[in-house]
Amino acid sequence: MGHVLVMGGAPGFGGAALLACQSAARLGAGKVSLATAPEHIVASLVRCPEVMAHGIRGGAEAAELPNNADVIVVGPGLGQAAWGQAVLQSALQADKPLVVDADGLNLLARQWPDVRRDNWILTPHPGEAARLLNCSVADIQSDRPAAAQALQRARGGVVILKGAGSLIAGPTGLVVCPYGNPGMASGGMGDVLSGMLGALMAQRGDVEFSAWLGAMVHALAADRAAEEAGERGLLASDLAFYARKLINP
Ligand SMILES: NC(=O)C1=CN([C@@H]2O[C@H](COP(=O)(O)OP(=O)(O)OC[C@H]3O[C@@H](n4cnc5c(N)ncnc54)[C@H](OP(=O)(O)O)[C@@H]3O)[C@@H](O)[C@H]2O)[C@@H](O)CC1
Ligand SMILES: Nc1ncnc2c1ncn2[C@@H]1O[C@H](COP(=O)(O)OP(=O)(O)O)[C@@H](O)[C@H]1O
Repeated sequence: MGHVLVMGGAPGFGGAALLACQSAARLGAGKVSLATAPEHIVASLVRCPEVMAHGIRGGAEAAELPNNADVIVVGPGLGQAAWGQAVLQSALQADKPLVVDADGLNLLARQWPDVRRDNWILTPHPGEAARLLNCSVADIQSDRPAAAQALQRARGGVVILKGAGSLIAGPTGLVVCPYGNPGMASGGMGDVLSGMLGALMAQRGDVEFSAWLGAMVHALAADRAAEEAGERGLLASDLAFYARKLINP
């Protein structure tokens, strides 16, 4: 149910956006579209033909796609160059619920310092949170609850401050995710979370509940995967199977 549009995958980072698409599809999004650099289209279709992949050369092409989506996930592999800026601008202009991750957050910090929304989930790791709050990573880590709540107050919506014991800060308060393991420190794990959040928002609508549920399912799926085959060598794409089982009890 629901149509998720993933916007990302600058040259060299195509995998990040595709991981987000696959996890959105596995978490029950009825339709998943991908707006990515044209060079990633063939690989995307081979890997995941269920996803409708659109090659985007620049801002004008990116502007049309958000109209058909229920939720936009922007940031995985976005890069911070002109292409990524134009794509993020299109996502922000559309009046749609958003998940902003990775370079989407870095660009928000750099170029949209005052934008706040109620209908978005921001998913910073400590490095991205430090950029958004204009402080050091040590500052963030020394009081993670305060950092998550400060970011939520400044930017609105819901903030998931990732890491061991991810924190979900929303309008009604702060929740700690008790799941997850060190095997998750591998490339693409955050991209998978952003796709899951997009799918849950497209189905549930409620921003805070989707953030809470997505963070829990993501981390618990990683725990189930690690129980079966160990933490070392855990891949981001391994999570989809376990996450799907968790949401189909
Ligand atoms: N297959 C693909 O296509 C993949 C593509 N990907 C895409 O690549 C893009 C760039 O992502 P990235 O990981 O290269 O840069 P980013 O995370 O901004 O790090 C920059 C600096 O931040 C810091 N930092 C990082 N993590 C931290 C932490 N937990 N806690 C504290 N600090 C932390 C760290 O600083 P350091 O620790 O080195 O001092 C680092 O040097 C992005 O769009 C992403 O989606 C990836 O998802 C992988 C799979
Ligand atoms: N030691 C850990 N315990 C629990 N979760 C972790 C741990 N290390 C990483 N994670 C989780 O893995 C994910 C990593 O995301 P991120 O830092 O954005 O990486 P990437 O950019 O490679 O996708 C986050 O959801 C984070 O909470």
